[in-house]
Amino acid sequence: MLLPPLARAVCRPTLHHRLRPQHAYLSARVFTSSPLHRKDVHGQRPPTAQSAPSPGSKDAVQQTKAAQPAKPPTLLAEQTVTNKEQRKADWAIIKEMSHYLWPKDNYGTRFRVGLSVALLVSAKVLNVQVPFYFKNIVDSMNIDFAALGGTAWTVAGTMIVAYGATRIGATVFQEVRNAVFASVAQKAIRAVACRVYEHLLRLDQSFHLSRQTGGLTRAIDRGTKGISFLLTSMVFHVLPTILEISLVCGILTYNYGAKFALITGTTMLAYTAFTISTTAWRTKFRKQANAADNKAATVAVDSLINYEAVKYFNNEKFEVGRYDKALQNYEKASIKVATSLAFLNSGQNLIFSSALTAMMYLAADGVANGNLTVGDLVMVNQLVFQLSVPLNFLGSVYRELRQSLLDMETLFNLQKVELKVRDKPNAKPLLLSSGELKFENVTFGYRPDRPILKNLNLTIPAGKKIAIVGPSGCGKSTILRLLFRYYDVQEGRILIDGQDIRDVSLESLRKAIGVVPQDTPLFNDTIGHNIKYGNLEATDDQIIEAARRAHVHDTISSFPDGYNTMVGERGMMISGGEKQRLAVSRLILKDPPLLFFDEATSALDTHTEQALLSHINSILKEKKRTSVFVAHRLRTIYDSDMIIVLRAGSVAESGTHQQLIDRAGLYSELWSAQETLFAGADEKEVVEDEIKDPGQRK
Ligand SMILES: Nc1ncnc2c1ncn2[C@@H]1O[C@H](COP(=O)(O)OP(=O)(O)OP(=O)(O)O)[C@@H](O)[C@H]1O
Repeated sequence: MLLPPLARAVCRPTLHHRLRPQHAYLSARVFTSSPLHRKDVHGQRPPTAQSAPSPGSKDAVQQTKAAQPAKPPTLLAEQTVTNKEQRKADWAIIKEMSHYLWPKDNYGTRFRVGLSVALLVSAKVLNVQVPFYFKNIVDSMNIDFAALGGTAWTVAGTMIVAYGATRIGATVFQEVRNAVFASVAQKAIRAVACRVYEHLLRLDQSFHLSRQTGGLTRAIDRGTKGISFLLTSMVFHVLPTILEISLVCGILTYNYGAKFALITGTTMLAYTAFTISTTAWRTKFRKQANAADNKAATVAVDSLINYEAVKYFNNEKFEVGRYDKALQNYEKASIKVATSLAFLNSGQNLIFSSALTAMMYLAADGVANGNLTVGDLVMVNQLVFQLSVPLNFLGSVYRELRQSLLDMETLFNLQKVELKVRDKPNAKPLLLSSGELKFENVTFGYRPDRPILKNLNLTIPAGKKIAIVGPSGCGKSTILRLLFRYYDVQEGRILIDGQDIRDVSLESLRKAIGVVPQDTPLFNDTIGHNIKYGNLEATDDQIIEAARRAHVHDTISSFPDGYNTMVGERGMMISGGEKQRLAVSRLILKDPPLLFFDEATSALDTHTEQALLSHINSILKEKKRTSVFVAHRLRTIYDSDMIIVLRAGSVAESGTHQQLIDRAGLYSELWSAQETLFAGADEKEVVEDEIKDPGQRK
């Protein structure tokens, strides 16, 4: 079942689920949420700031590190280290998050946290009064009403009012506390989500190419939700729960003696030990369920993004099969989560109910002996039940806390992914003078075992139009990627106006380079927005002017919504040629000194292509820009000042069109082959005339 994030949010009744992170991007592509997962994690009521769980309720989230099955001694030693590391990682997260609770220089947040704690203590103190009032009411009712002519009101009126007022007061304090604290958690979620998002955007192309969008966004989604829970539980659960248990134990012991104290203490110990050990054992099932859930999300997102391919090949059944397989794994893991939860719940209930029965017996015995009143029996019952609430909190908070830490660890690990391409310390901005580009002995491969560029030497003179041609896969686009520093060279260096691009700041380098890539990346927004992306400061008039220069204004104007036309996901709602011209418009708006056109006009008809290229040529000439055209169709670049022919990662030949034709090498072969295929005799003559007399060039 596919649910959008909002719908999923609605399915989650607890505070930490209500506190949705403000990260539309992060959630935007999260499509899957299997019903099993939602039910398991959210169908229950884990104790949160807003919802105290009923004694029997349990969330189904597993937190602790997976308990390992019996292992040989060597592996056990390894496991100890891993657990230690895990604890260290957990503490690091808790420490980091505590800064959000008590931030320096943010007195507003500190005030809110302080007020929340004050409200919490008040609510707890009021809560503990309730059983006392109850006892007094019961004891004062133990009279002969008819003989005394009393009514319930005259006998226990004040107590009843106090009982009601205390209950109402405790609830009001609790709800106000939640409202006051909400913005603390939300602010932390926003800050962390933005930091992760910023880091993701800065990560190298290699990370983005290998990422699995569905799984990634799922992990981020879960991690940011964990933040809210962690913060809430740090303030409202862990310490206050210990406080409440101590209070109730103290009252029982003080009022009713050592036997009650012994039962209470033993119950605490047994309950805690059982919960922690069982939770540790269950964690591996939760981890398996998470992994399967990520996988299902990845599969679904991948096939939904590529739905065209699915349709072209009628592979809907195959995709559903893949999705179902991922869900099957999720189902298996979730069943284990559910059954182990049933075991945990039963064990906890057994321990608790045994204690309750023993205490009730002792209290009843006390009443029979005349040592205790009926009110005392009621009070013991109430107090023990009251104890069940924090006890239950302790178990489920522990479980959910472990889960939150697990999810947040994944999130924080994303932030730790190293940037392979980064600024050197104190990198200076690129100083452009003329715009000469130089590749000196450059060797590069995406993988070490497959070099793409081999000892490449080439110089692109300033202010000239250069073309790079060569067989498919020979490394033409790779040259551009290296220049843009998507990757760093393995050997040699790349210079712009004599400066090694690794020594200058990435921002200044990328600002100086404009690219029209092979596939135009468009946002699912309007045409106007997509053009404006080249220069976010551009006015509407500048956008229209750029579109005019890219020969796309008339086309856009003919659309019913004009510049407000939505382009659809990845620009699927406009044609390939329109997309390419939008990319050129963007570049015109950016107006960088170095320009790259990677098959920038391949989707255009010959007529539009020629018109656009002549316009680009005039801009290049007028502004004396250095430009590089990567092209397969040689007729689009024959007029370049220099043509570089690449073969197997090295320069095979270079020169002007005429020089290369005269040389009768690879270029000449390619030219002849293409001209025979594509150009009519007349057109060929025109082209050759133009080459002989470049003055004719528009
Ligand atoms: N991210 C990557 N990881 C691994 N290999 C890659 C990656 N990108 C490209 N390659 C490989 O590097 C080689 C050169 O790719 P490149 O895109 O530079 O070729 P090209 O000459 O521009 O090809 P075309 O003319 O078909 O666009 C190709 O064999 C390609 O498969």
